[in-house]
Amino acid sequence: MKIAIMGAMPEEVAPILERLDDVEEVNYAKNRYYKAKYKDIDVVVAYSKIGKVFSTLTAATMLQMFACDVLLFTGVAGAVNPELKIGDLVVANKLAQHDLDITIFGHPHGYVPEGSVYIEADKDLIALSKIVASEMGVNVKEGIIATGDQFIASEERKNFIAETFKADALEMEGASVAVVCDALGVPFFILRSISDSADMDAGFNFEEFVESSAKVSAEFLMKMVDRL
Ligand SMILES: CCCCCCN(CO)Cc1c[nH]c2c(N)ncnc12
Repeated sequence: MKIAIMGAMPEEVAPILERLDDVEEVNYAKNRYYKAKYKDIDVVVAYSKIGKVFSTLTAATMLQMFACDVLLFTGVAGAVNPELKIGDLVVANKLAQHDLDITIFGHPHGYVPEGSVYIEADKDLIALSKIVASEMGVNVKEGIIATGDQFIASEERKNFIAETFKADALEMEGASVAVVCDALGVPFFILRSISDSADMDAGFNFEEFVESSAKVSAEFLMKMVDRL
C-alpha cells in the first residue's frame, strides 16, 4: 500500500513531514514530493500550492508517477454550515466546483457535459474516519465541500454556495483532487479543519487560525493512516 498525503499549503503538510522517516525529496514539475516511511508504511507527501489547477497537477502526479493506491487530503476550510466552528473537522462525502459555470446553456452550476456536479469520496475511508473520531472523542462533520478558485470572504458569495450546493464547507482544492482520483479509480478522502467562516472576517481569521487548524486536520489524518 502506498499512501499519497496531500495538502495545498506548507502549513497543511508541515505537521506530517516532521513525523516521517527516510525522507527522500523528489523535485518534479516545479514541485517537491517527499517519498518517505511513516512507521512501516510507504507514503508520498506534498503540498500542491493553492487552487484547483495546482492541486490537479499534484494529485495526478501522486497517482500516475508515484503510483499511490489511495489519496488523503488534509487542510483547512471556510465554514458554510453555521454549526461549524473554528477547529471543527469536516469530512467530505461529496464535492463540487462552485465556480464552474456554463449555466447560460441551461446546465446546473458546477456541471459541464460528461462531468457531474458532485463527486463522491470513498465510503470506506469515511467510515474509518468515524471510528477514529469516536476513539479520539472528537466530533467530525460529514458533509458537502464546495471548491473554487477564490478565497471566499463575503456573505453574499457564501450564501450563493450554501444555496446552490448545500455546502457545509468551502475551499480551493478538494473537488479538483476528487476529479483526478475518480478518473484514475483511486480511493480518496478529503479532510478539512475550519479556519474561518468565509465572511467579512475570513481573512483575519484565516491568518490567525490556519496553523492551529491545519494541525488539527493533520493529526486526525495521521490517526487514520495508523488504521489503514
Ligand atoms: C494565502 C491565502 C491562502 C488561502 C487558501 C485557503 N484554503 C484553500 O483551500 C482553504 C480555505 C480556508 N478558508 C477559505 C475560504 N474562506 N475560502 C476559500 N478557501 C479557504
